[in-house]
Amino acid sequence: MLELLRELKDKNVNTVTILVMGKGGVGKSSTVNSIIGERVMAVSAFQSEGPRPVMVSRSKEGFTFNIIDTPGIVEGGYVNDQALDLIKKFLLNKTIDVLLYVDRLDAYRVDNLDKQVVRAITDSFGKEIWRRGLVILTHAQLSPPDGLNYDDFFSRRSEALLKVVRGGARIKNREIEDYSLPVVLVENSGRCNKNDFDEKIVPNGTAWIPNLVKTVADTVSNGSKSILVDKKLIEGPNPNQRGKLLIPIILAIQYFFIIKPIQGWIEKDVKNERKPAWELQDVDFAEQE
Ligand SMILES: Nc1nc2c(ncn2[C@@H]2O[C@H](COP(=O)(O)OP(=O)(O)OP(=O)(O)O)[C@@H](O)[C@H]2O)c(=O)[nH]1
Repeated sequence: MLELLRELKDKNVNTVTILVMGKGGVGKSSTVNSIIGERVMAVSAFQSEGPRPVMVSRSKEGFTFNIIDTPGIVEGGYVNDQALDLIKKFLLNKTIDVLLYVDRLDAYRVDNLDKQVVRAITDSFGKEIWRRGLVILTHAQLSPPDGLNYDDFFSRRSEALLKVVRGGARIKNREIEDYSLPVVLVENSGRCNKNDFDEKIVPNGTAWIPNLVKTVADTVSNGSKSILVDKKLIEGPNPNQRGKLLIPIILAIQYFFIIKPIQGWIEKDVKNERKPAWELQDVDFAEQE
């Protein structure tokens, strides 16, 4: 934290609020504890009980650092809207400077659920939050499978996850540069290797806390705006509803330009149909009777 203070003081920033989000059990609370350097959050291998957000604040020399830990927003394979609402209410009138989107490095697949989580964050706080977003990969101290080297494994996992994040956040290819989304490795375990300066290092040799701090500081000063969570933002129109007005117009176009002409062709076809001989005979018999 002191390092963050020094980095940001140089950039004339005196408050930083970090929001930590992600699926359950990926290491959000552990990462908060590592950053603060104290065990401020309860950590459990099983799903945490009191599913509410918690903000920890520290102030020093006129600089305030806030970090908000949130419960995992996935339950039974779906995004839990209640948990999300609770988070939104908690964040009302707060300003988010940085979003840490947390997942694990040692996961070998991304799926639709990951996309749903990112989409839920995007729909709640707006796409712009991803300009202030960092992807955190915990459990970084691992031996990659299938004879892959560490850097290859890391880049494959990050690329797969970034693809999902960009999809869930609706970041278009031409916008990729505006949403840099740095990926930072984190190892919260007490067994994490250390360097000669007693700093925890990840297998590629990087001291991860200073690296995370630097990335947070760079993100705060990347020219994008912090996100003020006001009523308008969380109660405003859901971007998913945006196309709703177009629905009647599309239906009308379908009716007049597709259904109507098809009906016309069918009627014409029926009129011009050549009847088989036996059917004509039936008609003759009927007339004779
Ligand atoms: N080896 C290792 N274990 C970790 C790491 N981060 C978290 N864990 C462990 O993973 C489990 C879940 O960690 P939490 O920090 O509680 O995860 P969370 O995302 O806050 O969980 P919820 O609050 O339930 O959503 C705990 O047993 C942690 O000790 C890590 O980087 N490495």
